[in-house]
Amino acid sequence: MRRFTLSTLRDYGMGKKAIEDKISEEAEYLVKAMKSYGGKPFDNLTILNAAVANIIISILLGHRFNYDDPTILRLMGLINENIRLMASRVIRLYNVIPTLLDLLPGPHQKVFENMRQMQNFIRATFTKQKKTLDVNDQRNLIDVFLVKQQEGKTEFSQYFHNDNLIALVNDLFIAGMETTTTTLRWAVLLMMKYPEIQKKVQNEIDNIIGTAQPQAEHRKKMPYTDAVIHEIQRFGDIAPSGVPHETVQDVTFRGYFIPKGTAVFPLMYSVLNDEAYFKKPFEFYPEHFLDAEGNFKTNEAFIPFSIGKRSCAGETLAKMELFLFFTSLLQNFTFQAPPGAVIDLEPARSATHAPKPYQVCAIPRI
Ligand code: HEM
Repeated sequence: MRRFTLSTLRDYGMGKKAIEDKISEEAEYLVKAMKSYGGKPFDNLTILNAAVANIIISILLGHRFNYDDPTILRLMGLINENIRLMASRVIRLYNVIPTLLDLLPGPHQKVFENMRQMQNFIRATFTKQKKTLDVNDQRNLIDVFLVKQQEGKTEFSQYFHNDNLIALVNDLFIAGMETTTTTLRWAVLLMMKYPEIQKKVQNEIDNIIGTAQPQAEHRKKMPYTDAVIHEIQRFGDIAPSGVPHETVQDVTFRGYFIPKGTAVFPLMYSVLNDEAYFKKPFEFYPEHFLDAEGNFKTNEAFIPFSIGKRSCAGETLAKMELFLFFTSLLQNFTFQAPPGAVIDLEPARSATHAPKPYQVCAIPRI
């Protein structure tokens, strides 16, 4: 499934001009939506969420939704509620002893109910798509999967069945939406908190991009902006305990014996805040990624997408989204806290390391 996912994401534009154009077009919708607030305070969660969701939706379903479309609002609502509920004590307990809580009411039942609704939406979508499926005109990832399924090769039947299609679309939807949205929410909050850093990014945008549409190729001429985006990801640390894995055989690692079947949590938090690699790990300090001459400097401890064979499948897409959305936003707006508001960098209680809900004023620049 991972190989299929990576190659289909690439076929539908990941890392290429096709998806770059999609993101640029979406950034224009996002800027327009932010302008509609006329500099007044608003919570950016829904529109950032919808803009980011539309990119993965374009690959999965082949279209976009308006930000007030009831379908996208419902799907985002289901996912966001689950991400919030997953951090609750009852769910943590459920993960340890599911049989005890299986029959009892509680937030875990709501999580399952939300998942069922998401799955029903995906099932209804591909059932409808099947009716107009054309092998010679595969419109999106679901079509590619359905074509493989209909080829009926024995080696495919083990993987290309409906349950896997539902799981794959569901996972890509969640992984493709929540992570990038949360990073962009940190980005806006951190720019509000550090106006002098925001100004430096805007100066670089003005010098290199001007009023043109930001493009991926601008990034290599923009070391400061690149460093700020890296630092947002490092400081934001949106998946501090990574994604759980399981050992498929007995392993001895640095003298520790880990038996087959053990759940392993790769603590990204410890790497992204390692003092041996980052001079001021608990501060927002873009210089972590700049050398003395102001050139962009990589850092091997920068691993927000994790590493290894199961590292993030959407890394290239996410990096392009972060650069194009971030530069489009700072090209068009200066972000400020509403008068009298305190900017709180303490995270919310959530399954990802996300900011608490906040209000922002997007003051138009051009
Ligand atoms: C800022 C944005 C993102 C961050 C920080 C991020 C981070 C991660 C992390 C830490 C993992 C776990 C890797 C591991 O277990 O070793 C992961 C897995 C994954 N991500 Fe992302 N991700 C981002 C965006 C995306 C996007 C846009 C997509 C959509 C295509 C995506 C798709 C996936 C998938 C499919 C996996 C599972 C890979 C596997 O198990 O083989 N991610 N991501």
